[in-house]
Amino acid sequence: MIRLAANLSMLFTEHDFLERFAAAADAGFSGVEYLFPYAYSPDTLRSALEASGLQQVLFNLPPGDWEAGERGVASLPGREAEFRDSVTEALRYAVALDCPRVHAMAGLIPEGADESTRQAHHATYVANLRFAAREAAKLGREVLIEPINTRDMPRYFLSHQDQAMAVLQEVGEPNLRLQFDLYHCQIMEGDLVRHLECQFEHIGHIQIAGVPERHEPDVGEVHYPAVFERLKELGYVDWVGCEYRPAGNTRAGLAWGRPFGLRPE
Ligand SMILES: O=C(O)[C@@H](O)C(=O)CO
Ligand SMILES: [Mg+2]
Repeated sequence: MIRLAANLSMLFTEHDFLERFAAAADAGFSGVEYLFPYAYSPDTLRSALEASGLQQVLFNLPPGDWEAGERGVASLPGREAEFRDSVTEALRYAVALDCPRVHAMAGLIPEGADESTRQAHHATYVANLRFAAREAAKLGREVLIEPINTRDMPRYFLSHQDQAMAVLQEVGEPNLRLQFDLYHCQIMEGDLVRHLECQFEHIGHIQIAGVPERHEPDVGEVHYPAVFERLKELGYVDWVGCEYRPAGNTRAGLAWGRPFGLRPE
């Protein structure tokens, strides 16, 4: 049986951030993920997890200057020292929050990047990810990479599943795994079930949302019951992150999750 994690960067935004933990637990979630923990101390977040009985299942490395539009630094030539510091900081939180995996965002390529610029990003990405995976392995953690659609995030360096598979293979560290976000894959490539099958052994985390509006998974063009059925047949028993923007009230929109124990009311 899959386990559902509430993405607290998107769900329960009716509440202040620290109150979202209790709201998620009350609605039947057993885990949480969110973009970044760094605005709070590990102690504060650990208290919120303990009080609500939730597991922390994922968060991202520091992404560079998010407010200025940066979306990770893992593939950015010249930012290697910052990347290494971000690995150290993320792993400090991962240990404190007992979180088994962290996501390293790739970053953006320059407008009109030519082939040699792309190759420089690729080489930096591979070297940085190898470093991150080896550091994470010392602490028993995984590092994830996630192809993101270039409509929502133009110029994001990692946008296709094949590209992610090639990077995983080249880095060659067993704890570097795929964050398979079905929303992004549907927008860029479709063919969700075949992608899941082909990449199954490399998947470290799954995220879902309706397409194209990124609302609840029962709104839009993806028939998630079929996807969940195939995941069950494949033997997926790990976390699925609910990373969508509720069309209305978060709790009222949870009817799709009743088979997994979510409580809309
Ligand atoms: O899909 C997403 O947007 C997230 O999983 C993420 O980490 C980057 O925004
Ligand atoms: Mg995602």
